[in-house]
Amino acid sequence: MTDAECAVCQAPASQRCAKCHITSYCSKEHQKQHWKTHRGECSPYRVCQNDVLGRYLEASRDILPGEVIFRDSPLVVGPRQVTVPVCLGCFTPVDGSYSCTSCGWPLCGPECQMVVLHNPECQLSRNRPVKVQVQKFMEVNQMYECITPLRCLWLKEKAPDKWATLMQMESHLEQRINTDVHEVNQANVVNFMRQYLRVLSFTDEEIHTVCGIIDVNGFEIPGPSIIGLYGKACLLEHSCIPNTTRTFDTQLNIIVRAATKINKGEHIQTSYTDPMWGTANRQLHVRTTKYFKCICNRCLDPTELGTNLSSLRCTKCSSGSILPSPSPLSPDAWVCNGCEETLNLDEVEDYLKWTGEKLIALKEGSLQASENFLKETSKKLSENHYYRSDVKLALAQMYGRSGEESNSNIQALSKDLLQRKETLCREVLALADIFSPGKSRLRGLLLYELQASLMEKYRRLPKKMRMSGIGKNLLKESISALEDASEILMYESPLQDEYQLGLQAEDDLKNAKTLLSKHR
Ligand SMILES: C[S@@+](CC[C@H](N)C(=O)[O-])C[C@H]1O[C@@H](n2cnc3c(N)ncnc32)[C@H](O)[C@@H]1O
Repeated sequence: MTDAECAVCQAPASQRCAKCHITSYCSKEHQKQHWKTHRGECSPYRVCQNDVLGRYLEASRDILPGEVIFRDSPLVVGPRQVTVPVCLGCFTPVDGSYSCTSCGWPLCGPECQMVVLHNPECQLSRNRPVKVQVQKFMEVNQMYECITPLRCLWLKEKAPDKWATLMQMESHLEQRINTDVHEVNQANVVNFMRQYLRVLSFTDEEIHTVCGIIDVNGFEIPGPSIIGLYGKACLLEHSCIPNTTRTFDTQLNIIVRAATKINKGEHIQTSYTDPMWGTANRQLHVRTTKYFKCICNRCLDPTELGTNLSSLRCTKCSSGSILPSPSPLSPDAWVCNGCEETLNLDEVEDYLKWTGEKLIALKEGSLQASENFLKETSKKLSENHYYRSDVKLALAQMYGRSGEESNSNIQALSKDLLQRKETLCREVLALADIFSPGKSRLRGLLLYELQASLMEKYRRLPKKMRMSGIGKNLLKESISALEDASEILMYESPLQDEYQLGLQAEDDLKNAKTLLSKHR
């Protein structure tokens, strides 16, 4: 160890806390002396490294569900690569009615011109003889592809510590050379910086490296088109069943919490994909954007842990499931596990493409079209297929919430549709419990919808039955769902709709508890 300082006396330190591997000491005595203070702040993880994962995080003690593992402030935030023109101070879409008086990049108004976030591109665009001119609004604009790379490159001179942290991140530059993404970045980022902005102070390699770092390590922040790079959070490895959940506060800090209990020694993992995607889509995403092959138990099991999330139904024997064979990592053929009926990959892909297009064409908010989609796909897709589960999730959230009078609120739902909402919630929740377990946003949303159905069922019971075991059980299940839902949804930033739902869940919880107290 080199220039670490003792946390007690600031002398050169050669020993580290064995739990977090972060705080340093000059001697055993000072470590012992510091423990009372350090115990409360000793981080629950340590940074480790191996040949497959590179750097990763491991729990240095047991971590409880919901516990904050760390908060991390961004090294860089900027617009996502593919974006419509946005204000470079606050990221809201802009229409060109105001531009920075120094550089010409569009902003939403003079207050955003003062925002320090905008400094890098503002100063680096000033070599141009005339100001930047953005012309295409309301559609994706390639000029914005250079902004987040410029904000990274800016650190080289202005914040060398942050630049050093950035340069430790994985860029996978070697794998990217000669690929489409490299070619696009050469044209839209490297050449654009040189020819249009006249930024000449960085090498091609440096520019391509930061582009790789953004793609491999960037976190998409919910809301308008923002990507963030974080020095600690970038160390989280991928799992198709993550044990953490992440949220962002209003300052764009990332907060990583344990979703499930993480035992000492276990890896701390996030998901780079949506855990509700099927194996082929998850594999494609991590292979093409993060440059590795996931070989977790879920990816290696064609049934996706018995859920059949990616399977087709066999139309020949009608009891079997058609699954990729021999493994989802090399799916040449799909075979029925009941009668060995075989489909070739093209047939499967054609059907999935056709179904995927139907799903995209579903009009948002159309209950009947969504139910028809489920009916039409029930013969060929497994009950839990990811396309079907996606539609079921949307329906579970739509019933009793929007549209025609009979669906405008939960009280207006017919008995059958109220039951339908409950069934849909339970079906998707069973999958979320497996793939997005614990205190995940998905479970929070579903639990909120489930309790809404249960509480409405309770309200519809004749008065006598409400006081019976049936009524009590409905209330108890609602309370348990609301306890989890309110906690999970209030992890979100107050700017998110989920947080508002969390507040509602808190109120509903109080009311449900009051009702239950009348049973005693
Ligand atoms: C965001 S970085 C994670 C930190 C990185 N390991 C480092 O040392 O900086 C993502 C990269 O980590 C590696 N990685 C993460 N999860 C992995 C997994 N489940 N299997 C294999 N490699 C993984 C891949 O190289 C991936 O591109």
